[in-house]
Amino acid sequence: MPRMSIQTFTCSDTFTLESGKRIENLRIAYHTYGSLNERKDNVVWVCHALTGNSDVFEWWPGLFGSTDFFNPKDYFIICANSIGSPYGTTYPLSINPATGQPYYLAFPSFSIRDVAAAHRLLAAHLGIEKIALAIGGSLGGQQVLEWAIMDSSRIDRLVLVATNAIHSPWGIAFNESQRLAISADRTFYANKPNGGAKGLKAARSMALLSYRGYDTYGATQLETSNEKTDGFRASSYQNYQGEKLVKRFNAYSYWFLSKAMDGHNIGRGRADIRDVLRQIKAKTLVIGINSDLLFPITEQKFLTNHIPDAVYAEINSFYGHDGFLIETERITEEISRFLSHNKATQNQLAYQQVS
Ligand SMILES: CC(=O)SCCNC(=O)CCNC(=O)[C@H](O)C(C)(C)COP(=O)(O)OP(=O)(O)OC[C@H]1O[C@@H](n2cnc3c(N)ncnc32)[C@H](O)[C@@H]1OP(=O)(O)O
Ligand SMILES: N[C@@H](CCO)C(=O)O
Repeated sequence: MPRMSIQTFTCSDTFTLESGKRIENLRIAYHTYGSLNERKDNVVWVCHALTGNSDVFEWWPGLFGSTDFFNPKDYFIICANSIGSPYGTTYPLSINPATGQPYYLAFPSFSIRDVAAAHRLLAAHLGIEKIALAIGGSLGGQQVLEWAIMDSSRIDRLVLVATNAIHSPWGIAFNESQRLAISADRTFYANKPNGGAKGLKAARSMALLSYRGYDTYGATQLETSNEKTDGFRASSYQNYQGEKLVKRFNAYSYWFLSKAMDGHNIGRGRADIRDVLRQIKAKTLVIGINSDLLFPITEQKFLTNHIPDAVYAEINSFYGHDGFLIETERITEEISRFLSHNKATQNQLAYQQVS
């Protein structure tokens, strides 16, 4: 089965953002794995989180892969890179056609709805009418939720992992603190590709604290000697993780993507959030991770209580929010149960109709 390398689609029309600002010739990078079946009912659309990319086989192994639950033999898997992300889609270091220079801080602010609108455009370009299942965790889950509201008849099933209907004051405070670190690095305003690199390193170090927890650090970074007064493993880990992100990301993308996360609110310009959730037609599985500090399970229970056809599953993990990327065995079990339950219900309905 074909595993395609990265592909791009360039939008020939002007892409108008929720804010009214525009992006000319929006380029969307994406990966596909497998192919559309004859019944056209095997599309799985994945949305990535804050620092992810369109190669879902790379960042969600154990759930997506040639021998995993979502594999190219059974499914036509599509994952698109978000607006603003540095993995191939138009982003702050792309050339602004109005100036002939990279945008940097002049990049237009975009929202999660804009990212979902870009997914819709790509789906139209690929001739995808029906999505059998759309899945995302964290910021990816926010996109999937928005898409299911904007386009309620296109998506049959949703899997929302460690995500929410509105970004919380707590989540915004984390993001703002990270942006404070970025903006305290004056090189951020130099408009250079590595501008704000030291700030980004500090931001990732802060973000890690919200992605993991006391127990995760205790299990992986505990000292074995009583003698140390400096040079702790946990310090080295924070530095390493910050530098690791700096090597593959940039401060400008991080700034705009984190702002999009802050603005996530499915009620904006619509109605009460509970009423908006009630509009979702897709059969939905909501997964929460019991140790998630950033997107606590109260947020997933809220989604489940207000999406009409939703079930909730909770994963017991000590990884915190990052558990959505790591606990693939448990997530696979829950998705498998969700899909077989739905199949059983369908068969039951078909039987009732003919009998
Ligand atoms: C699979 C990918 O990462 S694809 C890259 C794109 N990334 C994404 O799409 C984002 C989603 N992925 C992620 O956020 C992360 O990869 C996660 C959450 C899935 C896993 O995080 P990781 O950083 O790989 O795992 P973990 O927190 O256990 O850290 C392990 C790393 O820290 C290093 N490390 C651990 N303890 C220490 C320490 N005390 N001092 C220095 N380094 C340390 C390890 O050597 C290892 O290094 P490596 O990544 O170079 O192999
Ligand atoms: N580790 C994830 C967390 C954000 O949900 C990322 O870097 O994208």
